[in-house]
Amino acid sequence: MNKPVSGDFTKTPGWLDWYAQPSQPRFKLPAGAVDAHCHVFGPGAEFPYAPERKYTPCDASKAQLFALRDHLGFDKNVIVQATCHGADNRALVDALKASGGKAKGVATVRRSISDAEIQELHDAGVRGVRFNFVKRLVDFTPKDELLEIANRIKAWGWHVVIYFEAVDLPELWDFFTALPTTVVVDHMGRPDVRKPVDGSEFALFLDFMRQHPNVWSKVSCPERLSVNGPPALHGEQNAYHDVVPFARRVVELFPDRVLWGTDWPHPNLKNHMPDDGLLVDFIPHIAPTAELQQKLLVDNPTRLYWSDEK
Ligand SMILES: O=C(O)/C=C(\CC(=O)C(=O)O)C(=O)O
Repeated sequence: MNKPVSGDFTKTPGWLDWYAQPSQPRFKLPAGAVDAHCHVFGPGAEFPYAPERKYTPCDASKAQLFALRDHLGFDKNVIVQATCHGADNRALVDALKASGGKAKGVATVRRSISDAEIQELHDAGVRGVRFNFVKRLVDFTPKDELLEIANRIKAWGWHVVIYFEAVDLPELWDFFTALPTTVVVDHMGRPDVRKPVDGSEFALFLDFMRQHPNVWSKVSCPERLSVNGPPALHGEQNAYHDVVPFARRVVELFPDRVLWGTDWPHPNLKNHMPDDGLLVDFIPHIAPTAELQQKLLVDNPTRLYWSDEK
């Protein structure tokens, strides 16, 4: 893979570039495996970062993403619009079109989007919109605007991806449960893994999934959630072990409603950049059987993103 560059933009100070020489995973992904959460950034010279962005990343192009996909042994990608591109989905659409059907997308849209523009995104491979509630990443969008968008995109069979912090779930519960589509939670709602897996905060998240069969979860981003697990570097085969009980609980309770993704190129990490090959080796710790792995990596993402092509 090529080395990361910063393009025409100045990266946020302290920015960590994606890992340029990922190892070959020891875990062999099942045929048809989908990396269901990853991003493309720019390149900024071609697809400028949004003026309202809260961070400026290093470029992470579609070619670099597809090279990583092939290196790790994934078959397909779900590319999620990152906040550094705002609601300008051009880099995402460009990557989807170049993927030859091997990538679907999750876009960010505003209420001003026309039906024709939604149809264009759909034709490119977009199958969802993302609502982000993480305060360091976005300014607040009124809930009535989001609900209006959700009600419109439902007609295309799309779903809503939500990103929030665990402490904010009680306040957001009524809004989330009013959404009329399948709802996919990013990174298990970012649990605080210093708290017990059987504690009240994570119990609320599990109740959210239990009570609402339209809610799915990505069991991704141990590198973001871990507090004292060793990082996925230098051949470490037991990385982020403090996250394992949380992700494994979700996989075992809701095996038909979980997704996994690398989160490449890992925006906003502060203390290390994981080796993506070792991140793949994390998967069997949270989905220990071949049956769970098949659902997590193949059956669930294929059903959610590629069902209209079967
Ligand atoms: O990549 C992720 O899922 C997480 C992000 C970045 C992000 O979501 C975005 O910029 O849209 C984060 O926690 O900083």
